[in-house]
Amino acid sequence: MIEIEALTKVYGPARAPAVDEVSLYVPRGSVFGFLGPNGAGKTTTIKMLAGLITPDSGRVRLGGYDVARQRSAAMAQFGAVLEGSRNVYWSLSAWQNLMYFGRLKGLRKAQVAERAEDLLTDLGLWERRDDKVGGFSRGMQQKVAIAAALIAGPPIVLLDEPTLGLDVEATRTVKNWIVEQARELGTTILLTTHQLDVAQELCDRVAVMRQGRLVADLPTRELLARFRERDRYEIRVEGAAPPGFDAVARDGVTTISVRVSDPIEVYEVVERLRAHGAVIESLTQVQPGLEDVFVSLLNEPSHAA
Ligand SMILES: Nc1ncnc2c1ncn2[C@@H]1O[C@H](COP(=O)(O)OP(=O)(O)OP(=O)(O)O)[C@@H](O)[C@H]1O
Repeated sequence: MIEIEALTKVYGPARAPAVDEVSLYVPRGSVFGFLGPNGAGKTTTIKMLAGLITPDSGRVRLGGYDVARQRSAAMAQFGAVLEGSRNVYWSLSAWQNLMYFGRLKGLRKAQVAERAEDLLTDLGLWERRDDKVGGFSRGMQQKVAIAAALIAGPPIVLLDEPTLGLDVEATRTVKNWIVEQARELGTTILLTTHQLDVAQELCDRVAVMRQGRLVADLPTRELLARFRERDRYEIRVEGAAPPGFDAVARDGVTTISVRVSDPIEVYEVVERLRAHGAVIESLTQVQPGLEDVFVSLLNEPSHAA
């Protein structure tokens, strides 16, 4: 579990805080998405969690250990992939990297070997284990970086843009693997991403940051539901739409877009269409995706969550 209390970081006296009184709670075994536009303060927050930057105020506890006061116990709680493949040795093979990082974390050789085999197999790298990482593709290097960070099986995993630059197949492998770690091993995962479809698919809960502050922190499902009143409906009719309806015609089918605050209004529109003699082919509710929600949140006037 990750507990963050009123965390604040100011990079310079003349600058607005990069992270401004951010508080978050991430329960054990959950996948938590940390979203926000460039410069919102996500990486700064994650680096404070990892003890790489000292906060100006506030505190962080990882697995119950205070990062400032119980540093070594807190550090033993997590593995992090913050700058991807830059954290692994390119002149070593995938296997040698994992052995090195496993030994560094204090594991016995046999323990590291067992865990390395599992990780490399899960991430689809077992066949290439003896090849130098420098000759790997970017996606493969990212996977080795993830495996190296997690070799000791830490209860908390911090991932900055885990699927950035990965192809479809590698993205799927990493996504499945993230969910598996959380569901099967109870690992707590905090990740940042700009890929909102990845966040929507993976995360139990998401927080959205803007200009150093949290503008939302909710279960993903609730965040989507909260914006449901902005749902649109699409009514498809045969032929042309009667006058006065907001419609787009393509290939002989006309789609009428309706925005309502109460679903009952949709049926009133349907009745009006029928009264005009329109033949209705389908009626669909257009659900907002995380991307729509994200854009709405960032366009709302500034306020604390
Ligand atoms: N080392 C630093 N020195 C000074 N300012 C910094 C430093 N690192 C980040 N900042 C500033 O802090 C703010 C937050 O940056 P941060 O990297 O945390 O954002 P981010 O949400 O991770 O962005 P991105 O999505 O682009 O990675 C920005 O205004 C950035 O310019």
